[in-house]
Parts: sequence; structure tokens; C-alpha cells
Amino acid sequence: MVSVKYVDVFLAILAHIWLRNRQPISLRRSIVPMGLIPCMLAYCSDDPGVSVLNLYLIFVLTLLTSILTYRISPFHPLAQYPGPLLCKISKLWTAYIAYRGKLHHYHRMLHFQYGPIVRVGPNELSICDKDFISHILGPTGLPKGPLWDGRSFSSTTDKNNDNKLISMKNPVRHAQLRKPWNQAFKGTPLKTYEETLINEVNQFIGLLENTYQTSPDRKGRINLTQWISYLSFDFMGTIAFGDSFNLLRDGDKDGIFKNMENGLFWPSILQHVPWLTRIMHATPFAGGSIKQFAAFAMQQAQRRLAQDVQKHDFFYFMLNALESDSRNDLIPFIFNNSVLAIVAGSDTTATALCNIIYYLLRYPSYFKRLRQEIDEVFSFLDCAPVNISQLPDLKLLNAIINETLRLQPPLPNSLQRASELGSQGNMYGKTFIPGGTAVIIPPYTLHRHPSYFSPRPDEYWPDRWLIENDPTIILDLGAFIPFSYGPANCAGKPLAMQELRYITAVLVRQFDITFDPAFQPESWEDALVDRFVIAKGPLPVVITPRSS
Ligand code: HEM
Repeated sequence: MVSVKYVDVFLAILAHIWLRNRQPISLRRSIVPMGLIPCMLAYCSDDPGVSVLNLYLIFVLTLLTSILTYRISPFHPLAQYPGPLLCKISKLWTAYIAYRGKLHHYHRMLHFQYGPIVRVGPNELSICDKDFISHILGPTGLPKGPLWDGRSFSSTTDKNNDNKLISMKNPVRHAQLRKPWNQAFKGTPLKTYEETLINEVNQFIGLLENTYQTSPDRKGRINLTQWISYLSFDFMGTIAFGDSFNLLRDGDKDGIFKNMENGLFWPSILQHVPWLTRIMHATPFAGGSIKQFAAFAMQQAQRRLAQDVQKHDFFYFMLNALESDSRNDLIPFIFNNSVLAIVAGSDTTATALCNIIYYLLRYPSYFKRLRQEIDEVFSFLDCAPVNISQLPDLKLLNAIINETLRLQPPLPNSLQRASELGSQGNMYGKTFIPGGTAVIIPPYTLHRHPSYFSPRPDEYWPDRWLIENDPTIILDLGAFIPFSYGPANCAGKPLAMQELRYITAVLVRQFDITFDPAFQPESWEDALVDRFVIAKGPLPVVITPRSS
């Protein structure tokens, strides 16, 4: 009779084949049933020399050996692609690098070493070649990849998953969910948000002036990171829920902002190993911050629903754009979209704004030139108001924003897509990408690649966007993707650009700003870490109202 140990080994190999073909992330449907196999074998066996522990050890070791051998074997579909051994073996390695917050630097280094296509995970490629951008992210590209399973703030069984734009893999459903977003961020709606933006920025300016007035030495010392984060969070609150979160006024007294930032920490790591996210969801005390943030967002959604439907905020336009048969279940719809608007729209914009100001202070000649450009259009002496609709015409302002988004894209690395598991795969020119492979397009690496941005791709040089007809300058707009590309690109880009232009123009026009003398500017870039959105260190500055 065949020993039960051999049966155990055989079943472990079968379990690997099953896992490989399905890649399940649900605990209930994968780890738990597999965990029962050794138990059942021990129960059925009458061999006294075999214990459950024995069978568990054999099962787990065989399973791991089978997985690892296959991943580094020449039979793996990605075997032809170069990459470090640890990446080929397990995404746990990537999760570890992500934990340190510099995955975008690591991937850039891998592209230097291995070329434009690198195997960065057992089933994942990173492609730093602009010709692939439209193939992967474009209208006929691939659906969203497995990272989104791990970024989710709720369990896979959540019945709302079918309403979530950000993690929607089905392209047809994604297009349906995306439609109201596209309507809510163009033309008349966008114009309507201008008033909200102006009011929020006026409050911000008032607070800065007040800090200056009340400082004993007439030097307004502030941590710009915190204030700009509060400003953009308050603004998104007003846009999404019709009322500001009042962080600028009251500070983060209820810990909302802190909960959102802390809540993104684990998803930014576990997104690389989505099955671990399920363990986190199943653990009662884990993910507390994000659960509190979600509860807060739900409260706000309910409050907004109880209010005047005619209030012209984001929801007014979203609801108007919504097909009538989708209106049955408004709370989940509002909840999903408002959480998304806040998470996707506040920290990204704050990161870009902080970086814009940081570079302007590091390179004061650009600060001076920008102020000149703004003054020429909106006379400071005559107190002419900054007109938002004229800002897209300010060439240097736009060059400064682009150069900042080039060097420090707020989503630096993980634009991920993947074809369905078991699908045929795709041929792009001479490159074959097997079905089920996740593909990352890395903006940070593309934006600093000398084939696309040259000379001095690592240097801050906004003039590269202004100089025309100079054959020595390469500026390849096809490789510039801070807002991604294609049908799942940034839905809020028009609003974000409006915010970046207006807040930068107003700050530069109204205030003299310098780094706090105690601050080491070189430390700023080191402190930027990728936590799905970029987490930032303090940016201590001294501000003085210009008129004084
Ligand atoms: C400087 C500011 C911003 C940057 C750099 C940025 C960047 C991005 C990027 C790169 C993506 C695409 C991710 C992918 O392709 O997988 C994205 C998606 C998205 N962004 Fe933004 N974003 C910004 C601001 C905003 C704002 C203000 C909003 C709106 C309130 C917003 C809403 C969204 C939404 C809803 C998506 C998901 C789109 C979809 O799946 O169809 N973003 N953003």
C-alpha cells in the first residue's frame, strides 16, 4: 500500500498546480481547505508512525519547494525575462522593499541593471519603454492588476466591490463607473468648483497672514507640509461632501487625517501579497486606522445625503450623471466615490504642491521668474485678482508644475495592469507577455530616463519645457505620465491641475517664502516615501506677506 506520506507529497504538488492556475486570495477558498489536507490524511491513516505534525511539515515543505523550483525554472512563462533571484522567488521581497518606502528607487536601479523589461515578481514585469504605455494602459490595453486586491480597504466578499471604480477589473463595468466621474470633472462642474477653491485658499492665506502677525519676531514659521495637506484635505471634503473638514481651522483634532495616512501604510505593503491582506481583514484589531477613516467617510456620506440635493458639489454632478437604474443604492455609491475622491485627490495634490514649493525655494531664481510672470498678468500693485481661467496660459507656471511632476510623480511606481489568468497572452512587436502576467509601468523611472528627458534627467530644470527647436533637448511627452494614461487614468486631473496652478500662483504672488534656517533642504527628498501615495517629512518655512 502507498505510504500516506507519498500521498501527502502528491497532494501538495496538486495544491501548487491548483494555486498556480487560480491564484486565489480568499482564505476561505484556499489556505483553509489546503490546511485540512494533512489533518484528513492523518485521520484516515492507520500508520502509527505518522503524526499530523509530520504530515503538515511534509505538505508545507513540498508545496514551498514545488513553488520555488517552478518559479526559477526554465519552464516558468517569464523565465526569459531578467531580474533578481529574490524577485523571481517571491513578492514577499518586493513587500519588504515597499516597507522601506523606496520601491520606485529599487525598480529604477533594476532597470539600469537589466534593461527596459525586468521581472520584478514571480508573475510580474516592470516595463520602462514608452512604446508599451498605450499597449498596457491604453483603451485596448489590460485591465487593472492584482495590486488592487491588496489595496482594498474591505474584504473580497464586500458586496460593494462591484461599485468600486478604483479596483474594477472588468473594463465594461469600469467604463460605466467612470462615466459620472468624467462628467463631474469637466466644463460647468469644474467651473463651479473654482468658487470653492478660491474660498478655501482665502482661508488658507488668512491663516498664514495671521501666523505671521502673531509671531513675536514677525516671522511666520510653519510646517508647510502639514498646512498644505490640511488645505487639500479640507478642499476635497468641501468638493466631495459639500462641507469642509475644517482641519485648517481646528487642526486634526479627531485624527481623521492621521487615520487616513496611517491607514494607507499596510495596504501599500500588502498590495504586493494580496492574500496577506485577507489575513489582515480577518484579524479583529488590524487595520484600525483605515476602518475608523471608512466609518468617518460613511458618516459624511450620510450627512451629505440628508442635505439639499441642489448644492453644486461633486455629488450633485455625480448624481446627475448617474443612470436612473443605478440610483437604487445610493449610500454605497456615495460612500465608495467619496472615499476615493478624498484618498485619491487630497494627498496626491498635497504632495505635488509641497514639491513645487520645495523646488522653488531650492532654486530661488525660478521663484523670482515665476512671480514676474504672474505679476505681468495679474498686477500685484493694483491688487488684480488671480483669474483661474487664465492660469493655463502662464508658460513658466506650467513648466514648473510639469517639471515637479516629472521628477516627483505623486504615484511614482505602481501603475499595474494584468491580463486574466489563463488567457492567451499578448504579442507586442517582438515581445510576448504571457496571460496572467502583471505589468507595471513605472512613471518615476520613465520620467528620469535619458532617452525621454535629456540633458540632465535627474535635475530640476523647468526651462526644458520652454525651449523650442533645440535638437540637443529631448522632451518626450509620450513618456510623461504623472496622471497615468488611458481609460483608467486620473479621473481628477482637470481639478488637480486647477488646484496646483491656483495655489502655487497665489502663494508665490502673496508671500516671500524661505526655508527655515534650521532645515536641511537635502533631507526633503530622502523623506519622501511611497506609501501608495507619497508620505512626506516636514517642510519648515518662514513666510512673510509680500506687501510688508
Ligand atoms: C497631482 C494630483 C494627482 C495625481 C498626480 C494623480 C495621479 C493619478 C494616477 C497616476 C492615477 C492612475 C492610477 C493607474 O493608472 O492605475 C490616478 C487615478 C485616479 N485619480 Fe488621481 N491624481 C491626482 C489628483 C486627483 C484628484 C484631485 C482626484 C479627484 C478628486 C483624483 C481622482 C482619481 C481617481 C478617481 C482615479 C481612479 C481612476 C480610475 O480608476 O478610473 N486624482 N490618479
